[in-house]
Formats: sequence, C-alpha cells, structure tokens
Amino acid sequence: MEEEKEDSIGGNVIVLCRFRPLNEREAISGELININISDDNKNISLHSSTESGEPLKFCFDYVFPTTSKQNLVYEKSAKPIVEAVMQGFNGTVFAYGQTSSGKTYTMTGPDLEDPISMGVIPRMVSTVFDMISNSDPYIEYAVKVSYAEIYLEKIKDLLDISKTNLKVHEDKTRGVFIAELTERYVATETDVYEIMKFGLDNRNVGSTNMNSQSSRSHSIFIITITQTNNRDYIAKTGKLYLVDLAGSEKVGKTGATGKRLDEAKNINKSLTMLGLVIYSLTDGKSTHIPYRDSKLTRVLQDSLGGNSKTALIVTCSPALYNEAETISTLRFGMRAKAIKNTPKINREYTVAELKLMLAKLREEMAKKDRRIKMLEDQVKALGGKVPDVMIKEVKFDDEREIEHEPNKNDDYEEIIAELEDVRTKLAEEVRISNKRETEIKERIEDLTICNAKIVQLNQEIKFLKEKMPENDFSIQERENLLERLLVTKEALEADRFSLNQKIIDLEKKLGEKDAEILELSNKGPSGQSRNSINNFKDLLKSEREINSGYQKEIQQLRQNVSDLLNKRCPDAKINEILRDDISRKERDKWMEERKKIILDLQNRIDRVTELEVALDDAKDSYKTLESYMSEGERSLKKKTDTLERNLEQLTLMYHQLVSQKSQLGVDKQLADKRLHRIMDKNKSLDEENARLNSLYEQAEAKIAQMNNKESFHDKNPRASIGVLNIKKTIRGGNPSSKRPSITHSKSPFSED
Ligand SMILES: Nc1ncnc2c1ncn2[C@@H]1O[C@H](COP(=O)(O)OP(=O)(O)OP(=O)(O)O)[C@@H](O)[C@H]1O
Repeated sequence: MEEEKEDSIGGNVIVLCRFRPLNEREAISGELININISDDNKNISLHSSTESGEPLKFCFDYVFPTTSKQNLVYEKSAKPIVEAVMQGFNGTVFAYGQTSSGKTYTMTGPDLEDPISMGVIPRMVSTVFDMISNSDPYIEYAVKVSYAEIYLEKIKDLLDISKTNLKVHEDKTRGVFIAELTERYVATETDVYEIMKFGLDNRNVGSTNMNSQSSRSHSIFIITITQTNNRDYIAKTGKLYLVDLAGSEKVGKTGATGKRLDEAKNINKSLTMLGLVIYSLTDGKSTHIPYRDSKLTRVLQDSLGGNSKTALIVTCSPALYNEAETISTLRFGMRAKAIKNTPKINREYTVAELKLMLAKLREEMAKKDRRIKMLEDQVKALGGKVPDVMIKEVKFDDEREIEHEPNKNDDYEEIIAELEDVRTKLAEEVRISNKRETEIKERIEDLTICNAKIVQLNQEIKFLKEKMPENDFSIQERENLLERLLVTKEALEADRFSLNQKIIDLEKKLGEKDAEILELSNKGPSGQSRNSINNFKDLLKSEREINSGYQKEIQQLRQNVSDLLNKRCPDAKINEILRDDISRKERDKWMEERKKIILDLQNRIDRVTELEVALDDAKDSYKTLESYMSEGERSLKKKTDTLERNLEQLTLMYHQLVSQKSQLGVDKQLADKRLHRIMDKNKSLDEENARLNSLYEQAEAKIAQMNNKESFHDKNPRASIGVLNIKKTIRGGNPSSKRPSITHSKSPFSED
C-alpha cells in the first residue's frame, strides 16, 4: 500500500446534515423546530423548545435544508468519496438518523433509475461507470458488488440468503472484511441495479408507527473496483461501503412490542456502540476503541478512524415533535466530524509488475555476483581462501509455491537486504585489510630505502679505508724527499761558507798589499831611494801581478764555487729546491686535506654510527611490525575465516535465490499459461453466458406473457441471484458500460 499523496478531502470524516420535509402526519400540527441555517450552509443555530438560554450551535461541512434536491446532496457528500475510490482509496458513505428521517430516501432514493429522485447509491454507481468510460483505454477495470445486512447482531448475505451469520475478518492486505460474502462481477449500471433490487427484496423491513416501511436492519452495499494499468502494470483496488443504518428511535414513540421491541433494543444497542466508538475516537483520552463490541462497528472499523475516506450524512426531522431526536442526531454528527482517518491507496502486485520486479532483481543479482567476484578476488589477493561453492538444489512443489507466492517478494526483499548488509560488511573489512596492507607496504619501502642507504655508506667507508694507505704512502715519500733535500742544502751551505771564507782571506791579503804600496809611494824618490822605488815599483808591479793573480784566483775560485754549486746543484737539484717550497706548501695542503679527510671520515663514521643506530631502530620497528603483521595476519586470518563463512552463506543464499528465481520463472510461465487458459475459458464462458442470457430473457418474456404481466419478483423472491458470476473486465473508454439515459455529471435535472 502506498501513502496518500494528494488528499482532496483530507483525513477527517466529512459530516453533512439533511432535513427532510414534514411528512403528512407532521404537517397536520405543522409545528417546526426553531432552526436557523447560516448563509454558507455550514452552521445551525437551534432554539430548543425545552431549554432556555443561548441557542445550540452546530457546525457541519454542509447543511441541506428541506428543499435540497438529491443531486445537490450527492455532489456535496458522496461524489468526492467515489472519486477517491476510483483512485484506489477505500470510501464509506453512511446515513444516520432517527427512524423515518430520510436515510433510505437519501441513500437509495424512491426510484433507483429515476434521474431526479435517485439517491446517493445509484448516483455513485453512475459516476463509477462514467469515470470508467471516460478513462484511458489501457486501464482495465473489474467491478464487483456485495450486499449485506446486519440484523439482530448477525450478518446476512442479501445476495445469498443461505448465508445468515457471516464473520468479520481482518488481514494486512484486505483490512477488515466480511468473510465469504457473495461478490458479483458487474459490467454495467443495469447489472448493479438488478443486484440491488434483488438484495432489497431480501432485506428485513417492518412497519413502525413512525414509518410504514421502516428498515429494521443496517444495510451495507459494497462496490469493489479494481483497476489495472496495462502500461505500468500497477493495480489498485478501491472499496466503497454504502451504509444505510437502521433508524435510531425511542421505543415508546414507535409503539414497538414483542419482536419489534427486541429489534428496537438491538438497533439502539448497535447505534449506541457506534456512538461509543465515535466518542472513543474523538475524546483524545481513550486507548481502546470498542470496535468489536458490535457487528456494525466491527464492519465499519476501517471507515471510522481507519483506512477510508468517509462521509456521514445525518438525517433529521424538522418537526417539533422530533426535537429531542434531532438534537441528539446533530450532536452525534458533531462528534463524528472530529474523527480522523488515515486513507491510503490500496495497491496490488500484478503478474506483469512482478515480472518487472523479477527483471530488476535479476539485474540486481548480476550486480551482486560481480561484486562477490571482486570481493573473492580481493580475499584471494590478501591470501584468504574462497570456499568451493556447494550448489544446493532447492525444489519447490508447484502448488506450494503458488500458495506462497504473495510472500515471495517479501522473502526476496529480505534476502536482498541481508545480502546487501553482508556485502557492506565484507566491503568494509576488505577496505580495512587494504588499508593495513598499504601501511605495511609503506613501512617495507621505508626499510628498503634505509637498507640501500646503509649499503651505499658501507661502500663509501670501504673505499675510504682502501684509499687511506695510499695517501699514507705518498706522504711518507714526500717526507723522505724533504729530508734528503734538507741534508743536501746544509752541505751546500757549508761549502759556500768555506769558499766565502777563502775569498774574505784573499781580499784581506790584497788589502794589506795595497796598503804597503801606498806607504812606499808616500816616502818619495832618492837615488837609493830611486833604486829602492824602482825596486819597490818592481815589487809593486810583481805584487800587483801577484795580486792580479790572486784576483784571477779569486775569480777562478768564485767561478769554481759557482761551478761547484752548478756541479753539485744541477737543474734537478734547483728544481728540487724550488719544489721544496712547493712541497712544503703541498705538505701543508696535504696535511690540511688529511685533516679534512680525517674529519670527513670521522663525520662519516659518526653518520655510519647514526645510521647503524637508525638501522637498529628500524630493525626493532621491523620486528615490531613483523609481530604486528603476524598479529594482523592472525586477525586477517580470523576475518578471512569469517569472510569465508559469510561467503559460504552468501553462496548458499545466492544459489537458493538462483533456484527460486528459476522456479519463479517456471511459475510465471505456468501462471501465464494458466492465465491464457483461463482467458480462453472466460471467453467461451462469456459466449455461453450471452447465449444463456438471451435464453433467459426469452424464458422471462414467455413467463411474463404467461402470468399476464404479473411481477416475477413479488411472487417468487429468489434465494440467490440467478446471474452467473463471471469476471467481466471493462476497458477504460468503453461507452457500453454506461446507460445512455443516466448522464449524471451533466444532469439536466440538477438543481444547481
Ligand atoms: N428529503 C426528502 N424529500 C422528500 N421525502 C422524503 C425525504 N426524506 C424522506 N422522505 C420521505 O420520508 C419517509 C421516510 O423516509 P425514509 O424511509 O428514507 O426514512 P429512514 O430514515 O430510512 O427510515 P428507517 O430508519 O425507518 O428506515 C419516506 O416516505 C420518504 O419518501
């Protein structure tokens, strides 16, 4: 069932009040109740003849004065209800009032087929067939009618008087219903009137002082309209309850005695119970509604506070003689106005709609299969095991399947909901496992990078260690060379010193000789002296020659020193000396470099130590990770086991579903075949029916002739209606379902 979407008349019971004209007896006294009806026909103000003070106020959805015509009553009260029924809602129209207040006149009317005086029920029937003939041709209708009465707390079937005590049942799909009540398919308005007349003939009526044809029972006429849309395959069923209640009356006034008195007591009891139910529904305190205390309230359970759109017409007499009953009726109506119903569209699943659902389910299952496959792959990838599927054949007995057909969709929905639930859980677990796996992979990557760095550093350390002796050797060689150079230099310095010493000695001797010569020159020449001078000069000359020899010798010595130096210090030597400086610088540089290398080495060693510490840490965390991993593995294993079990269950369910699906397919085919057979049978039965009808009509005509137009019904009331009850499907837009004479919606007799 679907929640109500558009509700033109809301959930409240609509209550209308109708005053009938004075009857002949009342007209004699001509005394009327002091009543004022507001201009909008919604409010009544009543000046009681017995109570002084403020007038009594009553408010209704519409108040019909005595002059109101049948057509207007129908338009205001029942038309919105029948329209709702045609949308798939349940509807109820019922009349309540004292005996002879005009209930039957309002509900049925004096003539079922008279367009002016016909009551609410025939007008509703007319509207139903009007709407069918105006609807789309792809909508198929099936209309059924039933007729029952409640008499002395027993439900009687008016279409089969052998059924005298029917029970009221209730279920989820049908709501409250009278079990085993005869249902007749109808295809035209005439069919309905025929059946109504038949039922009316079987109804309990008895005269009272108030009404010569007073109805002593509550009558319930039920029209069930099922419509199937052949485009979207949606089927809806609206049920219309048309209730004509027995009159509420004061026993003393009616002059009832014996059986009539018992009837009156019973009627009053059931109406009192109706009043009590309405009171309980509206007082805002009651937790229990006494529907089961009378048959009437039980049958009207959905109409009062349940799944129905309900209209109540309260009928009143305007005669002062009936003032007390009228006030009581008006109060009853005011109470009922506060009842809130919860009408819903009654949807049913058709075979075609079920097929559509099945197709959707198949699609859904295919999707789920793909998902299971993916999950299985993931479980496998995580190292889990996917169990081998055990295919369990589920075979259903044909009949048993069909019997349980209505619950199958529920089962599927439940199974699919369960599957969805399990798969959501699986997906969540797989997501967590994937996350863990990614984390572990990241850690392993970190460790791999650390290891690579350590290997690189070890190589660098090894290389440096290999290079160190080479460097040491080169430094030693340079130091040896340097030492040799220093020794050579010292020897050369000593040579140069001794040579310089000789030069100094020679220069000193030369200076002494020069001084002697100068002294001799200063003493002057004499003979002797001259001789001496000459001797001296000669001496000087020789001295000079000696001196010059010395000079030469010095020169030679210098040359020799130089040569010696050149000889002892060749280019290579000079180069060596020159390189001495460079070596020193280089040595300094090397020392610097060495320091640097040692420092670098130290740093690297520190770094290695650091890395070793980091490695140890990493190893520790790796170990922790490993233990964590093994823990994870354990929980993963656990989960995998759970997953495996889930998968096993899923697989089982899946195969059950597959088997059910295929079984359903077979069933659908069987159902289709059966449907075709039934349709064929239906067709031949329709033909047979038409043939029998014509025979029947011919027979009736003959009987009518034979009995000189004497009424067949008056003399021979039928125990059950003699029409074959075959389902008559009416297509929307089919004008044959309408009687051409009744064109209610545009009635020329409308009083408005
Ligand atoms: N609105 C009306 N206009 C003309 N006549 C009416 C109207 N209402 C009722 N009557 C007449 O009053 C009489 C009693 O009406 P009716 O039988 O409908 O009353 P009732 O409430 O059904 O009585 P009961 O409870 O005994 O069945 C009938 O003769 C009917 O034709």
